[in-house]
Amino acid sequence: MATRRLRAFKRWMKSKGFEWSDALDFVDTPKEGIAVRALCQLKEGDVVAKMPKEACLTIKNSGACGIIEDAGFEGHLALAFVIMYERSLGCDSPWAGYLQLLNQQECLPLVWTLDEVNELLCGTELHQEVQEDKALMYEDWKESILPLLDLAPSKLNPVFFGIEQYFAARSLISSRSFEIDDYHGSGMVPLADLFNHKTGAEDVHFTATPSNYESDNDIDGNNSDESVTDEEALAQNSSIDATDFDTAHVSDSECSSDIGADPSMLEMIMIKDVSSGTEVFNTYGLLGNAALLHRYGFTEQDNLYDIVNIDLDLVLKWCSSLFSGRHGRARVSLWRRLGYSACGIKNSEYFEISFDGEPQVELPILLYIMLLPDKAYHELDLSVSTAGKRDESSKTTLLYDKIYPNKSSNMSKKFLLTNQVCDALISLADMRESLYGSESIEDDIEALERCSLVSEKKVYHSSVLRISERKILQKLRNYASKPLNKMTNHSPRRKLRRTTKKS
Ligand SMILES: C[S@@+](CC[C@H](N)C(=O)[O-])C[C@H]1O[C@@H](n2cnc3c(N)ncnc32)[C@H](O)[C@@H]1O
Repeated sequence: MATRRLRAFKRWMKSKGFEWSDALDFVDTPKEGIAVRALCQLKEGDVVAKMPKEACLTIKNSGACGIIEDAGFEGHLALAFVIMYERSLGCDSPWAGYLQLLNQQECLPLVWTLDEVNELLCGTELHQEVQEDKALMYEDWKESILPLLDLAPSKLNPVFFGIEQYFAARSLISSRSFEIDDYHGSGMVPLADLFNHKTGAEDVHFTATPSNYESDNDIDGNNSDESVTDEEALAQNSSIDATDFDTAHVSDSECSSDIGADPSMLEMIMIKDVSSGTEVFNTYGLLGNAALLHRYGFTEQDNLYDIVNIDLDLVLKWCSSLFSGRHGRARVSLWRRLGYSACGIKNSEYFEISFDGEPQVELPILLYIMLLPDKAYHELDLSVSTAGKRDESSKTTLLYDKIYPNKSSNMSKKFLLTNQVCDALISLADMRESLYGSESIEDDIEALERCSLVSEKKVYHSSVLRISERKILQKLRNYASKPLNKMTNHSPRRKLRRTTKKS
């Protein structure tokens, strides 16, 4: 359905030099927002849309560029300022035709109230992360944007630069921005941001050709912004290719005079055939539900990329229920000296449990070491100390000798998964599960069935997230409950990882 806002947007795009294939239908529904459909068959290699870089909403293109440079804003803080600034200009903004198409904000947990975050995300992978995001972004706003309002009250209308407006702009950046090139950095790319996501099954790719401009803020080409978190850097970037001219799709569609692609234009290229009448999807990356909800405000049922994490602190808590605190610390220390580590950074380390309930191998190894009888532990500790500066692999062999005394060549996990290690995994699954509160997974499933995706988006997606995490914990219990002799000797997806360095 071509709504008024879509018609106005199309007029705006025409006036700014956008080109798009007649075969694309932009559909606007009050319940689901905008989606892109194929009006006739689209072929792999078709360039279906071209967007001029100068029409993208970026720091360099915006009239706010001078204020931003004077204030020293960078990264997504600066881009959020751009969005607020252009919004404050109303119809006078060169992007008015684009901005009128966007919702005020995207319904990410970032813009939920703290009460909603605490109630709906309790126990999930997102709970702490969203609390931290909110606090950090509030600090950013208070330290950077608020003082500017006092300095330039005549230029900036505070109504458009408040904390709510800042969070709203950040939610749009998280869910819709693209990395354009070294000169522009990340920005809003009208039209490219109308395609919805499908995990691992995209039809269309966004391509950004290098710019002709020199980056004037970064002569060594390293345009990194320390304030940009991993989260931010990943916002839609995974759906973006820097076009390699040698391999760029050459389209045979009307829109495809693409040989020697124009560096001033961005393109959407079909990467597979799509039949008439179906939706054309982009992909925002191979993301689990926590990441999807965090960055884009939605989840997918049965998402193969889901994981749940078990914090190292929780493992230590479990250990201290059986042994002394000293025992736990000593065993972790030995595990580290053997070259193992968990994911994450110091003081916030965790172990991933994959969609099929399999723990990353460093976890059962740690549990195994925690459960070693004292005599075996002391022998291993002594051998590791004696090995001293020997290389890591020979130290690890010492552990393998303990775990696989007779089968050092067959390092199947089944030798690691002793009854005690399996019991520990089950206890850890129970402890992790208790973080969700007193409602059972069945309660959650019932609540999800009762809830409307349209009118109760927050409840719906947080329930899907909680249920998908709890199902993984169930699978972890099943994994740990299989009798050893029935354990399949499936090759671990992750090999024994000896990570002495963490990213
Ligand atoms: C880049 S925009 C895509 C266009 C958007 N539908 C619109 O109305 O403008 C990204 C947002 O679209 C929605 N979205 C994209 N893919 C989705 C999906 N598979 N399921 C539900 N919502 C999706 C989410 O709200 C997301 O934050």
